[in-house]
Amino acid sequence: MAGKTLYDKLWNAHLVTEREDGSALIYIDRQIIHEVTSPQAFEGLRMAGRKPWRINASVATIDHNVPTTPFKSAAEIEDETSRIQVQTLQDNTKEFGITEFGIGDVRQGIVHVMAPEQGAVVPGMTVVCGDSHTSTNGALACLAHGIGTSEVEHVLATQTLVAKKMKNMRVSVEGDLGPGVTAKDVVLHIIGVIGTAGGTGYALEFAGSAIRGLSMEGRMTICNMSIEAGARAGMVAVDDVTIDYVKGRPFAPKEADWDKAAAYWRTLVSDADAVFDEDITINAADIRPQVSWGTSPEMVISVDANLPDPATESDEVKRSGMLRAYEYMGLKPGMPVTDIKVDRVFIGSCTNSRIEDLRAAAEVAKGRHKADSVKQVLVVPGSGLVKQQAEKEGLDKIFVEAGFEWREPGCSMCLAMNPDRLEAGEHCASTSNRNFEGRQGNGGRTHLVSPAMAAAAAVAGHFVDIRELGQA
Ligand SMILES: CC(C)[C@H](C(=O)O)[C@@H](O)C(=O)O
Ligand code: SF4
Repeated sequence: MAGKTLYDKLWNAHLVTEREDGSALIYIDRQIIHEVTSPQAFEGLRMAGRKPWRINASVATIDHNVPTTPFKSAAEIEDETSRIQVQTLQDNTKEFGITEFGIGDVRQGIVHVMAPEQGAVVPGMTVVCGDSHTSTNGALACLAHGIGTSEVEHVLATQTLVAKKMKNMRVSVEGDLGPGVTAKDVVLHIIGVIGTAGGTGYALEFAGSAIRGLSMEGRMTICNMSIEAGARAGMVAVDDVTIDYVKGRPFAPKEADWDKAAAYWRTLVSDADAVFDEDITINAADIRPQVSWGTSPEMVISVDANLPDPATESDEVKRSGMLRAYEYMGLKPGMPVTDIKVDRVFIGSCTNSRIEDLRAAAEVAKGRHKADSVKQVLVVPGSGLVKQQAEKEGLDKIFVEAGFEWREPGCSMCLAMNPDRLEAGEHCASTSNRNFEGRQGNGGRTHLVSPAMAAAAAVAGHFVDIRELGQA
């Protein structure tokens, strides 16, 4: 019998029952909750007179709707829907006894930053959240994916989920990453190669020496964008980096439990003879710093290239998509990426708001200043703890001296659900994960990049090849 993939192992360890039609019930170890996709789930529980089946399995925080300027209570949030959602989560978690890192709590932050940071997610878990970027947690060798609001209610009530086994796909990135090439560039490059539907129906495992060479933060950036590659879940096998990251975190196992857990976690790797339904290898040396130019994450290109010509695209659907993207983005085929001017810069989101991301941006910002033509540069830490750490290292001062704004944690300008938005027609160098029309505000034009590339664009006023940036 062929060996098992990491995904097979995680699936088998949580399978409660499976029917002949392939539908199955799996046990869920951890549910993470935010204010946008949980109100109806709690309401459903209330209407049915149910209680959460295992209260300690859930942990909640607020992120999408929160302003990134200081505030002390939900009542201060101007937008009505946002205010109600933040208040409702507070009321629901109180009523049902669920832990929430709420307003003023240093642990509050973007769900996918907060959970690993707290050790609320550890290897081997099944993890769900009413949010598509739950895949981020797969970096810890978890089966982690987004679910819908009715499923949030189902998990609260039963701690199980109706699921169907996905196929296995491995993406190996082999070799050394070049200078200036980060995890974000790796994942954008992968999406450029396999497309936004490339991973549809698969659980992705990211493997290879370049992935093993990444920190946990970098692995999270990669798994975060699995969903942009079409896959609901992405994961990385356990190694020393994983175990070292988890050790000592508040929710992580302690003492004798730790030893037992760590020994089990070490088995969470794909067997050498495991067979993947799809297995692709990417040469790390081929990856250059990336910039998305269009309205889909697969419309991405190296910073030193010129924008692609739709006339050379043989697929008609793709060609018309490109033409529409050019029109929306106000760009012309053939122009150098470095000629694209930016109006605003956003450094944050669950893709790139961890400490390492902020360090990378600060390294570029240090001793430099944003270009006058750039209206705003937002730096938004992923959690209160990331913010605290960054301030301890003096990164906030570097940003402020560079004319960047240092904000409070939240999803911020990743999506237009809070006061941080683009205005129509503005180009934004953004470290987030989605660039569809209107994502960052009506008519806004998003370019997905790494934190260092975003900071460099802020300084120059247009995209620049980070590899060519001299000393400040
Ligand atoms: C609001 C939420 C449901 C949504 C998601 O699921 O991804 C959001 O986080 C996003 O990034 O678009
Ligand atoms: S930071 Fe962006 S992608 Fe991540 S959860 Fe928030 S809105 Fe979604």
